[in-house]
Amino acid sequence: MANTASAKIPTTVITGFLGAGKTTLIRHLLENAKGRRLALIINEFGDVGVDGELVKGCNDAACPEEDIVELANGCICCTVADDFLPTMTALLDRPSPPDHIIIETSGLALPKPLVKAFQWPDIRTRATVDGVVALIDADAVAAGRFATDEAALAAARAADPNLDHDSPLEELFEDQLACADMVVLNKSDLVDADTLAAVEAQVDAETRPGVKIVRAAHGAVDIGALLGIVAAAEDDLDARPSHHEAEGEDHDHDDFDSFVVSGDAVADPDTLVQALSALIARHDVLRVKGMVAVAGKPMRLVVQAVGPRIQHFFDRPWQPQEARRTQLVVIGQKGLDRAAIEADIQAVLG
Ligand SMILES: Nc1nc2c(ncn2[C@@H]2O[C@H](COP(=O)(O)OP(=O)(O)OP(=O)(O)O)[C@@H](O)[C@H]2O)c(=O)[nH]1
Repeated sequence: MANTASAKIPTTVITGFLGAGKTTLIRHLLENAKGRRLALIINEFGDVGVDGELVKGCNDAACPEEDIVELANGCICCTVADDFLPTMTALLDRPSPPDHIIIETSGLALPKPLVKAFQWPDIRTRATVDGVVALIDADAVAAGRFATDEAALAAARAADPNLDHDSPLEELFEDQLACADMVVLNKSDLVDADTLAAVEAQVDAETRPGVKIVRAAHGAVDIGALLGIVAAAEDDLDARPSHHEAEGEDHDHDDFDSFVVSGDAVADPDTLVQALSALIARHDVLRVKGMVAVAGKPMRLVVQAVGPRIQHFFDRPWQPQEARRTQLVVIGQKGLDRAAIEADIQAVLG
């Protein structure tokens, strides 16, 4: 039976800057789904589907692999018509659609163009945006990563008096918060109580009135708090201001660069981590993530770096049909020295 307007499928949009903890929160949701059947649409910036890999097999009852759709053709907010709409329609057309749809946007995505897609006739009668949830990395905010470097801005304005830009990171931070129905202040374990309170005040100043801020570590938020906000965000887009309004759906992430470094196995994970740590500091890399083959090890190594913080762990054995190769996605602001970064990483790969 077709869904009626009164039975629209609720959809939650998870936004938040690179590495804020979106995938971690979704894993937590799947592991604590309390009987709900969820479908996931995962969008990543970068050509390797790391996030999808990390959630697959996480809870097959709540979200079997066929209910996880990866959109890797660029940022979801720029490919709404080509990628998102057909994907969403296909999900809604299924004989037994899910109870709730979760969309993980890429860390560089603007949520508003995506929410706007829910106004399309074919979608709006069958699905609604239950809520936009913005994840915030409390540690990164405390480190000032989303603040405009006032000295640099003043120097740039002196050179070009017409310049009127905040930093690209600050604009994304503000746009993601301005569109949110709920904010998860994540990574609370990495900062002390006073710092967390200061970050919360900073975040509160960027949200719309009445938006709830929930503190969390490792994305551990109760599913009952996250889902069921009933915001119908597609109906009040005008209340959600954006720096990128003029660019609309065509804004193209000119401010950021991303590439993949591929190679053979690494002899020793610690050597790789040391090399990454050095190059992240030297080149101001925002994010590194991927899968690494380690010589002589049957397990796959996951490597995650968010700014200077690097995590690595073995997640599962390589499957017989998988090529044991290292693939790392590197993301930074425009102007990354790709050749130098690639050379540094290749130097520790076999
Ligand atoms: N200490 C700490 N680490 C966290 C927390 N949440 C996530 N992380 C770590 O932060 C890194 C990035 O987490 P992800 O969940 O992959 O972040 P993401 O927002 O999905 O990243 P992108 O999709 O690349 O934007 C991983 O190493 C996580 O283990 C937290 O609350 N505390």
